[in-house]
Amino acid sequence: MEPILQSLRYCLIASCQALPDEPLHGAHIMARMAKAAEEGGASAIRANGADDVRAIKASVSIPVIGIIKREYAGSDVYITPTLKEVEELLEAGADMIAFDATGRSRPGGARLEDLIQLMKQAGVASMADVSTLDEAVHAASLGVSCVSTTLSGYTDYSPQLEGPDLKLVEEAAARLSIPLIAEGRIHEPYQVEEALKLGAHAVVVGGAISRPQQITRRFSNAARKAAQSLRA
Ligand SMILES: CC(=O)N[C@H](C=O)[C@@H](O)[C@H](O)[C@H](O)COP(=O)(O)O
Repeated sequence: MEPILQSLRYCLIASCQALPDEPLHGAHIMARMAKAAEEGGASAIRANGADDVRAIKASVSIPVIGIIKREYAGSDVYITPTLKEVEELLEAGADMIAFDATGRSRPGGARLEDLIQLMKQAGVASMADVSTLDEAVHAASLGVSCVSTTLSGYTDYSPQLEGPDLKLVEEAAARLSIPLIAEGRIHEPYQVEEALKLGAHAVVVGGAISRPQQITRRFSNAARKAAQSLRA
C-alpha cells in the first residue's frame, strides 16, 4: 500500500469544492476552507481544479487529492475524464489523483488504463471513483491504489439513495484487497463511524463540511417543517 494511503487509515478526508456557480468559488477561498478542515482534524483534502489544488497545497500540510471536473460533449464522464486533466493535476502537484472509473465511455475515446498508467509512471497514487461493485472490482484489477464509492447514486444504473451507499461500502471493502474509501452523502458523524466499521479504509465528507448552502438548507428545512405544523 502506498504511504499516502497508509497515513489515511481510519481517517477523515475533507472534500473542499465550490463550482463556478457556487458562492464560495475561488482558489483562495477553498484554500481557507481546507485550512479550516485541517484545523478541524481532516487528514487529507479532496479538491477540484489545478488552481484550487495549488492554493490548497500552499496553505495546508496534509495531502491533497486532486480531481478536475470538466464536461465534454457526448460523454457523461466529468471527473478527471481524460489524460489532459491528469497531466494538469500532476503539474499542480496533487498527491493523489481521483477520476471516474465507471464503465461509461470517456470523451475522445480516452481509456481508463491509460489514465492509470500515466499516474503510475508519475509515481502518484490513484483513486478510482466508482458507482457499483463491478466497477470497483474492475478498477482494482487495473492496478489503482484505492477505490472510492463517490459515484454511487450519480450513474443511472446505481441505487439512488438519500444517504450513503453503505451496502456498496461493505461489499466492496470485503471484496477488494486494496483500500476502499467511503464517499458520497455522508452528512453525520455517526455515518463516518458506520462506514469505518463496515470496512472503509477512510471516509470522504464534502458538502456537510464545505458547502454552507447545503448545511443551511438542512436547518432551514427543519424550520419550515416546524413552522408548518406550528401554524396548522
Ligand atoms: C458526484 C460528484 O460529483 N461528487 C464530487 C466528487 O468529488 C463532489 O461534488 C462531492 O462533494 C464529493 O464526492 C463528496 O461527497 P458529498 O459532498 O456528498 O459528501
